[in-house]
Amino acid sequence: MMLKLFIDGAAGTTGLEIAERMAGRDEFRLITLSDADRKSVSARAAAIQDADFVILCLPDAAAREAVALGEGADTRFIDASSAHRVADGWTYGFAELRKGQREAIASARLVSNPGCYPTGFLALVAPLVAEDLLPADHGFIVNAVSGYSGGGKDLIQRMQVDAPEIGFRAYALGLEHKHLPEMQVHAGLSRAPIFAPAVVRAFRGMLVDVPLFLDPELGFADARTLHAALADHYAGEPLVTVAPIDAVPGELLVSENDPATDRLSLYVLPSADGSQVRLVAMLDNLGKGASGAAVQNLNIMAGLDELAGLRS
Ligand SMILES: NC(=O)C1=CN([C@@H]2O[C@H](COP(=O)(O)OP(=O)(O)OC[C@H]3O[C@@H](n4cnc5c(N)ncnc54)[C@H](OP(=O)(O)O)[C@@H]3O)[C@@H](O)[C@H]2O)C=CC1
Ligand SMILES: CC(=O)N[C@@H](CCC(=O)OP(=O)(O)O)C(=O)O
Repeated sequence: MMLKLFIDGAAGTTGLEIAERMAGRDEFRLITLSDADRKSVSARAAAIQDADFVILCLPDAAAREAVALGEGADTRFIDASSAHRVADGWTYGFAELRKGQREAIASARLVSNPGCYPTGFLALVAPLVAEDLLPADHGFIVNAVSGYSGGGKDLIQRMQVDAPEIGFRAYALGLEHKHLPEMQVHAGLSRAPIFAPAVVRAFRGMLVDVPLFLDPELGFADARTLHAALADHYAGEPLVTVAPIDAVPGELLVSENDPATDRLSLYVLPSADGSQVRLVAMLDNLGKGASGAAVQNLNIMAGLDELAGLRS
């Protein structure tokens, strides 16, 4: 049976990359709206009611509206926005994060995609907190850089056209960011991290860097134990790689025209004396950080090959 898929927000950055990954997928028939209709509430409502699956690639308010437009139908949703990431009734769409999560996604009607930065942070920290190898009451600091496509059409326009002189943009300087609740809740932390994100002059790509002092008296395990736990947690996961601890790279690069990838690479980078470590995640904000994750969740929910359409 062919499944009907509607991408609400299909003309946006995340929506377009999802459509690229769905090209040639004959298990699905894409419901499309004309440019004149793509923001029409009645046209969207009809598409949502008709679809088996809807992927929301919209601002938060429009994503909430879309879910309401599906009321009464059996339509299953994957929301790429941050509207439902800690909301009751929604399943967090990060299959690798904990045991049983993949199965929960498979049977859920409402799945929220993780944010791009939280994907990196949670991949590193959540399994280690869950195993009591990092203290849940620690004040984590998260330094991160993102390609500018992370800010959608508006930031792409600014970086490519309006302000091509910008090379590096630190932001969220008021220490507030919509990803903080998600990082805190899904890592099981007693307080929100300090989050210091920035944008660099590259279309896609992302580094999320969590530096730590490894004080055993404060509940921190040593770097080799942290690395072994992450390697064990992600063993057999096709999209997540934990780099060997003894092969520390000299540098990690985000380049202007990196190709798309749906992979997530994790690094445990200890100091020579073992007293400090940097936990670093490298991903594509539009890959495992958005569109790739949405397609992975769709595949899981539809009971199909989880990696179909993904970029390795
Ligand atoms: N870009 C990224 O790396 C990531 C994005 N996300 C999330 O995904 C969502 C989409 O982001 P992104 O693709 O970057 O954003 P874009 O701004 O590139 O795309 C959003 C699209 O939604 C359309 N839109 C806005 N309001 C409505 C509405 N009421 N009805 C129908 N369509 C509407 C916009 O129309 P128009 O073209 O006219 O502006 C645009 O095409 C956001 O919630 C974002 O936070 C999540 C993870 C990563
Ligand atoms: C570079 C940039 O602006 N990034 C966005 C986050 C992109 C993303 O992850 O979208 P969600 O917020 O839906 O998760 C930001 O910091 O707001």
